[in-house]
Amino acid sequence: SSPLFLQKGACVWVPDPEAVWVSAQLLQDFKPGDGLLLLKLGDVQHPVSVPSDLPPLGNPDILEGENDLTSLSFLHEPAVLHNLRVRFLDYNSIYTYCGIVLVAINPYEQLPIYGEEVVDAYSGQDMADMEPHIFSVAEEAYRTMIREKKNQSIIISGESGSGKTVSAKFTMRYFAVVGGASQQTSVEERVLATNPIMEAIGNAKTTRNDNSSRFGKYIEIGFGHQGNIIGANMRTYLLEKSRVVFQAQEERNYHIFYQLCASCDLPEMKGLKLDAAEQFRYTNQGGRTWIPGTEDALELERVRNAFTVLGKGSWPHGGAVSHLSRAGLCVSLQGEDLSLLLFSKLLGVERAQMAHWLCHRRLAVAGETLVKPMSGQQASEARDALAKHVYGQLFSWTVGQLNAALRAQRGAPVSFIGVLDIYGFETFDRNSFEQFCINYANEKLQQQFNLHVFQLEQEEYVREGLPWSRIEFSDNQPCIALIEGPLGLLDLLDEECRMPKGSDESWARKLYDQHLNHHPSPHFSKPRMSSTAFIVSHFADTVRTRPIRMPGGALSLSGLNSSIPNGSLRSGKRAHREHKLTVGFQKSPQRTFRVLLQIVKVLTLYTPHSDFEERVTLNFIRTVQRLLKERADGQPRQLLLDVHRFFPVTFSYQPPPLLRADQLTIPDSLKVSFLRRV
Ligand SMILES: Nc1ncnc2c1ncn2[C@@H]1O[C@H](COP(=O)(O)OP(=O)(O)OP(=O)(O)O)[C@@H](O)[C@H]1O
Repeated sequence: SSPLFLQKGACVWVPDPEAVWVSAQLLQDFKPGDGLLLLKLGDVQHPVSVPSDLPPLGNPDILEGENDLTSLSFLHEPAVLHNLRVRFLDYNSIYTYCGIVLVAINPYEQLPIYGEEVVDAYSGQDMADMEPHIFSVAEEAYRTMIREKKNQSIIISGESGSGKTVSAKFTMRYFAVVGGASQQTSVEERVLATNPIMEAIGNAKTTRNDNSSRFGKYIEIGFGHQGNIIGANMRTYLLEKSRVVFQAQEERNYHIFYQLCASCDLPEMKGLKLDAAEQFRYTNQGGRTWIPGTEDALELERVRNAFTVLGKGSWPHGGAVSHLSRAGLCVSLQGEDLSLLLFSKLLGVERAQMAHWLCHRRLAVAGETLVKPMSGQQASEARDALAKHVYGQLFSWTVGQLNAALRAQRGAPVSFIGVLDIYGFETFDRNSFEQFCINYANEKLQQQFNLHVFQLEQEEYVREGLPWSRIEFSDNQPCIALIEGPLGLLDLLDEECRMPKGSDESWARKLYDQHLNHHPSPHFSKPRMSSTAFIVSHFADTVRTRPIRMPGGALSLSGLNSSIPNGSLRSGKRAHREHKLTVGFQKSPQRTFRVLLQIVKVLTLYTPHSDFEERVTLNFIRTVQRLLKERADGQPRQLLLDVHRFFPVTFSYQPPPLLRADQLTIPDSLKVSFLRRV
C-alpha cells in the first residue's frame, strides 16, 4: 500500500505514451490532500494533479534487478516491467522468479545456458540457491515428485511467440537427462522424438512466429521407482483446424503440407502426385509458401527420422498423413477434376459418390429422405469442412500412434510430471470461437492458479495457526460460471446447435436475454453495433467475440470468417452498413486502420469481374498496404487523408454483388493467379 507521505526526492512512475512508464522524482514533499505532485521528469519540472491515487512508487535502488519479483518493496506493473528490463539488459538474464512462477523473456537468440553442464549444475540443487532458470523449475518438480511421491505439473503459458514450446522442450530435455537410462533409443529419446512430428502436423508459420503451435499440448512423463523415465503420454487440445482451409496473408498452413510438396519428387512420394505448394489453394493463400532459413524437404527428413526413432517404420507407412495432405490439397468440386480423382483414390472412396455427396445433402422431411443440391457456397463449405475433419482425425490418429510408441513397457509409472504448453490468453480485432475456447481454458487455468497460490496457501497458514491477515484475491468463478454454468454461454450454444434453424443471431439473442436482462452478469455485455457479437470480461481483458456458424451446426473457426465482415459482403444492405461504419470510424484512427486492413483482406478474397475492376482493386490494395506500412511513424489521421488523396473512391466503393473467390463458378486458375498477384 502507498505511504501517506512522500518525501522530496522519492521516485514515482508516470505513464508515458512511448516508454509505457517513465521514472520521475518528487521535487517537494507530498502529503495527503495536496492534490498536486511536483515532479522532475528528465530535466523538466512537471506538476501532476493527484485525483485519488498516488502514482506507483519506485523501489529503493538496492532492490534493482532482484531475481524474485516478490522481494520488491512495491510490486506493481511499472516495478515488474522495470525489474525485468534491468535483468534482461544489464544482467543478461532472461529468467526471473515471481514466487513459484518463473517469468521468461524470449531472447530471440541462442544463449549458451542450456548445455549439459548447466543441467548438471542445476541437478540436485534447491530452487532458492540457484539463479532463476527453466531447469530450476524442472528440478524442483523432479525433486518434489521423488521426495513427496506426488505427481507434479508445470504450466507454461504466454502469448504467441513468447517461447512456450521452447521452454517445454527444455523441461523435457532436462527430464530426459536426469531421468535418463543408458540404452539406445530409450524412452526419453522417444519422448524428444515426438517434437519434430508434432511440430510438422500442428505448427505453422504465423505473422508472429515462424513455428507457431496451433494446438495445446499436455505431456505426462511417467517415472519409475528409481526416478527414471519409463513412459509418456500426450494429450492435445484445440487444434486450429480452420488453418487447413484458410491462411491469412503471410501465414502458412501446417508445415507438413509444404514438407510433402517440397519432397514430391522423391520416389516414395510419387504415388501422392503432389506438386509445388504454390499450386494448391490450401497452401497458397498466405502468399509466400516458404520460410526464410527453413528447408522444408530437410524438415521432412527430420520428421521421418523421428518416426524411425519411435519405431513407427518408414514415413510412407504413416501414410494417413499423406492422405490427409492430399485431402487438404485436392478436394475440389469440378466433376472431372484430377484432384478429386486423386483424393478419392487416396482415401479409398468412390469418386462419383464423393462428387455427389460433396454437392448434395440429405434432408429428412416428415419421415421421408430427400436429396437436395447444395449451392456453390454450401458445397465449397462442405468441401472445407471435410478437409478439416480429415485433418483433425489424422492429427488425433498420429497422437494415438505416438502415445502407443511412448507407452511404458515395463510396469506402470509410479509418478509423473505433466508439462502443459497451451495458448495464452488471446484477443484480436476479430475473435471467433477459437479465441473463446482458448480464453475459457485460460480462465480455468487462472482459477487453478488462484486456488493454488492464494486460497490453499492461506488455508494452510490458518490451519497451522500462523498470524496471517487474509489477502483478498479476485475470484474468477463468476466469469467461469457465465461460460460453463447452467444457462451459460456453452449451455445455450448446445441448445442452439440442436435447433433445426439455429443461427448466430438467435444464439446471441438468447445470450442477451439471459445475461443482460434476466440475470445480468458483470462479465457479459453486448457491443453497441452488433446483434451477433458478445463481450466477455475475462480476468485478463474484455474480449468481443463474433462466432459464425457453418452449415450443419458446426461452428466455424476464425480463419476464413474472420476475414469476411459478417460473412455478408454479398448483401448490398450490409455492405452499405459496413461502408457507413467505415466513414463513421474517421474519428477513431485505430479503428480506421483495422477497417482498412479488413477491406484489404476481404478484397484479396474476391474475384474481380473485369480487368478494370481487378486493376482498381489491386491498386487500392497496394495503396493501402503501402500507407499502412508508412503509418508506423504514427500519423493515423494523415493516413486517412492520404488514402482519400491516392484513392478517392475508397469509401464510396460499393461492391456490386461480388463473388467470393472460392465460389465454384470461378476457375481455380483465376483464383490462384489473382491471389498470387495480390
Ligand atoms: N529460450 C529461448 N532461447 C532462444 N530462443 C528462443 C527461446 N524461447 C523462444 N525462442 C525463439 O522464439 C521462437 C518462438 O518461440 P516458441 O515457438 O516457443 O513460442 P510459443 O510461445 O510456443 O509460440 P506459439 O504460441 O505461437 O506456439 C522460437 O522459434 C525461438 O526462435
